[in-house]
Amino acid sequence: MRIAAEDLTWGVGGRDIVRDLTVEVEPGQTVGLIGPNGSGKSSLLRCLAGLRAPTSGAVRYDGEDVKGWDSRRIARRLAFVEQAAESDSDLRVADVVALGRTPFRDRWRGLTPADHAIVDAALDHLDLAHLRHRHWKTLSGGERQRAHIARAFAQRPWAVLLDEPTNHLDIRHQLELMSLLAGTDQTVLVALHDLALAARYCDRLLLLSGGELLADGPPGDVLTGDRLREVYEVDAHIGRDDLGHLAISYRGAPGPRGEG
Ligand SMILES: Nc1ncnc2c1ncn2[C@@H]1O[C@H](COP(=O)(O)OP(=O)(O)OP(=O)(O)O)[C@@H](O)[C@H]1O
Repeated sequence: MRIAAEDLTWGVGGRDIVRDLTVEVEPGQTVGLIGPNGSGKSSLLRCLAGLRAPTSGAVRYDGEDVKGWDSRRIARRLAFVEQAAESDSDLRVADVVALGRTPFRDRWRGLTPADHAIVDAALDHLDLAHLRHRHWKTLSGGERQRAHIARAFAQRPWAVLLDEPTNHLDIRHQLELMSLLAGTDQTVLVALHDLALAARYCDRLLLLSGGELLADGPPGDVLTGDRLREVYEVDAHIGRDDLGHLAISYRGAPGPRGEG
């Protein structure tokens, strides 16, 4: 599914948080959304997921303006994994993942055998099969994060948006998740702080700064030392490791604000 933002502006209290942003994510692409804290990544994802109505401009799925679509209609097309999506339910892991089937279910009917197969596959993909009977409250932070991602995969969406999905994951699960996202034929837009991970697994990067799209292109073009200095205020050296992946070494940052 193609996701587009067209002259999108969203703001609160008279302040634009995302400004005049036009971008298209092509079907099947894996696109990384990067930018410093407060640059508008989550706000943009929330607009694209239909959780925020743009102040002006439009969000389109395959060319259709999603204005006025209800959450069920959106969830049949697109899954959204929010940052720190908490839940104090006492559901078991498999039940949480099965919530991904809700947009497709008759309210009073249980899961079909096909639903069960989809849930099992999502549990397997996120390395959760051994935890399927565990109560949600007993899970670690990373296990919860993987369960939320599995729920999104159980939606079998045409597109998936993820907000910092690796922040609680150990390195193996980070690599596995990114490789899963890069390998899927769904459209993926993923906000990431780890630039090396973004460079390695994404076809394309969108760099936000102050709510505006500052750069859009292949990772090697977007991530330059000058740009990282300008946007993140860090001194970075960009090279290649022995496998040919972009390698970033940070030489330092200015001291805490207000010092020096
Ligand atoms: N509902 C809101 N009310 C007021 N300000 C908001 C609201 N939502 C977001 N903001 C502000 O908008 C800016 C962008 O926030 P957003 O969460 O989109 O940034 P982000 O790039 O995802 O940041 P991070 O990397 O820290 O997660 C921040 O300054 C934030 O404080």
